[in-house]
Amino acid sequence: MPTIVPPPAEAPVDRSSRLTAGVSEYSKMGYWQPDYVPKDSDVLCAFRVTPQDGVDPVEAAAAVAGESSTATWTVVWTDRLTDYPRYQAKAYRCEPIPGRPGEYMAYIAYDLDLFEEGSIANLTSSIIGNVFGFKALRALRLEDMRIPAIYAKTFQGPAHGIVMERELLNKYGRPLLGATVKPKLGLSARNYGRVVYEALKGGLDFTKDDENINSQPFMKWRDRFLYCQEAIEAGQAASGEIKGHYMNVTAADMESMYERAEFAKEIGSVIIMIDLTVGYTAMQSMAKWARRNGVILHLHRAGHSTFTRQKSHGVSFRVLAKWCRLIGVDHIHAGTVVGKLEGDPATTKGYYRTLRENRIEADPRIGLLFDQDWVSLPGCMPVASGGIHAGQMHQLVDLLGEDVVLQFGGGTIGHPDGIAAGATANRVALEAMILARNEGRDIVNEGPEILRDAACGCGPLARALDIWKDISFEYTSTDTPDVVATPTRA
Ligand SMILES: O=C(COP(=O)(O)O)[C@H](O)[C@H](O)COP(=O)(O)O
Ligand SMILES: [Mg+2]
Repeated sequence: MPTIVPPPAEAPVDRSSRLTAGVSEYSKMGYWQPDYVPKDSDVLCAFRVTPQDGVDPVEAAAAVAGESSTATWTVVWTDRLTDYPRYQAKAYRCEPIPGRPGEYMAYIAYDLDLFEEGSIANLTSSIIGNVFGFKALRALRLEDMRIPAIYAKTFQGPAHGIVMERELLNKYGRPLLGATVKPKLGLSARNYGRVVYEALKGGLDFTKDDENINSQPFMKWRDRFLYCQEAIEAGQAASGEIKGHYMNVTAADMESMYERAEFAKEIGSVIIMIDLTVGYTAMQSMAKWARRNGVILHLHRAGHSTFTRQKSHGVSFRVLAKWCRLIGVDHIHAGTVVGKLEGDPATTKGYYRTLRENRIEADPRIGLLFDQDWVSLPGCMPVASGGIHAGQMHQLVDLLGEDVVLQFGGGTIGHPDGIAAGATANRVALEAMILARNEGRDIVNEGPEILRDAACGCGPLARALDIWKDISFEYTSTDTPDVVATPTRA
């Protein structure tokens, strides 16, 4: 094999500047191009960059572009064996973020050829690969991403999507209702099935395994699935409606996940569930399985807050939501605003829009920094879960709309008159609110009155309103949109 040798130097090299270690060289290597006009096919990213003291923000932006594409810390002569001007990511804009001293929004464009078609593992290994550990930065956060239409088309997208899910369930015109079985851990399979039956019979559409229910000594997965399916069938017979339980097939390896999913399908389950902790590739495999097998796929975003929640470092959930829509899950937890978990109203609105709509315009007021065209990839059903109850129904319908699953775990199973009563309270509250909305009433202001009126004919709702009336979670959000200009529209 011939030996590759470096080409002769074309001109005397200023070694003092080219080989100075550290971040100051990336902009000179071509990773800062303020005149660059992004192409329609480019992947675009907006990064919140917090440089270390003394590091120029433009150099920091260029370093992020470099380390997330082709560069290393010094010039390598092998660049000249490649079409590197094309493969280099280009930081094309870098601006201070108002009200956030020391933080800058850096916009970076990546040529599509840097990414393998249809692979979130590959995309993320570039964009968030090693760059988040870069010493010259104090913190780094991926705030938003524009997935070019041509690249989106290389992904399957949601196995069924919102429209098809409603057709499979034959349920229209209102949010779907669910409940996470509680306590999270410790119930035997038969008792677990009893909870599912009560909740479905009482009026919910779905029940759900919690994120950490897999196959523990107190309840093995096969036993749980069988008792849940028995409960589903009894709940369907009692109500005349299609019902489901998200059977969590999360396991240590793909073989076990496929085995559990196949079994769930074989016994008649319409939906299965996975946790984010299984990883992107496993999620994509399960999305393909779900489409092949006609089973709806629910994703619990277990673990996401470890990297999505802090404003200055990590990956925004709006980006994770985009990845998950490409990956192809049908459901994804996306926040409640009013419940027990993080969720600023404006930021959450941006997530919901990202998941449900087909063409989305940039709107920094809700955290969306780029236009996004999903080119008819099916919509992904957002799931609102975490500390919600019937007394908040007007707020939930107003904030989250119709294409959403509202999940009340404690808010069903904690009802003093029992699980079926908890489910009935939620169903009656929802239907009363949808009716009022359809009649043109102002549900935000009249909501409490609408609920009180509905409770006159529904004892379980009256009890729910009474017991949970003072429960709310008023804390400052950690993740709110920034006042930044809309970047060049795609
Ligand atoms: O168990 C619950 C909710 O239980 P409950 O209804 O009893 O509060 C879910 O795991 C979280 O809501 C997930 O959070 P998120 O949806 O934000 O990912
Ligand atoms: Mg949970």
